[in-house]
Amino acid sequence: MTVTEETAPASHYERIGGATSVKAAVDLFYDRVLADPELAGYFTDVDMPGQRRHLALMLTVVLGGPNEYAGRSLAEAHQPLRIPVEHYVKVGEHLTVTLTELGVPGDIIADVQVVLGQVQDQVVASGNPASA
Ligand code: HEM
Repeated sequence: MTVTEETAPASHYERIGGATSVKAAVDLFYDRVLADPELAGYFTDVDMPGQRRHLALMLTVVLGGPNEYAGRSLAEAHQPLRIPVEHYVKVGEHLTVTLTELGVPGDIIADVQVVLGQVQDQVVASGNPASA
């Protein structure tokens, strides 16, 4: 049997309610990230729709949703920002808290954390020029 959209198992993205739920999560996640004084600075030069777009794309990617993203690679977008692992972890925590508050099932949250681990090397700054 051919695997089609009907026979393939639902992605986490579909299980939590697709684009509408991602939008709700983005609003909460956005508030949390920007209220965090250690993280808000990364976004001051990014336009407001750009910030929401960033968070929506991020959530869709980590939830296994449709990959409609045609922008720069994660490494290209983030390596110039010199993001330390501590800040990466904080963003991940804000995401976990947001999903928990929205009642997202624990198995989905566990998988989100796996994906966060998989893309960490692309987002977090490689090397440590500050101490070089
Ligand atoms: C799983 C983790 C992450 C994913 C999947 C992700 C995804 C993305 C995507 C798709 C873009 C758009 C790139 C473009 O438009 O070319 C972007 C940009 C950006 N991300 Fe992330 N991101 C992640 C983590 C982070 C973290 C931890 C921070 C900061 C602490 C961050 C800050 C930014 C900023 C400031 C931009 C805008 C860069 C610019 O316009 O030059 N991201 N991210």
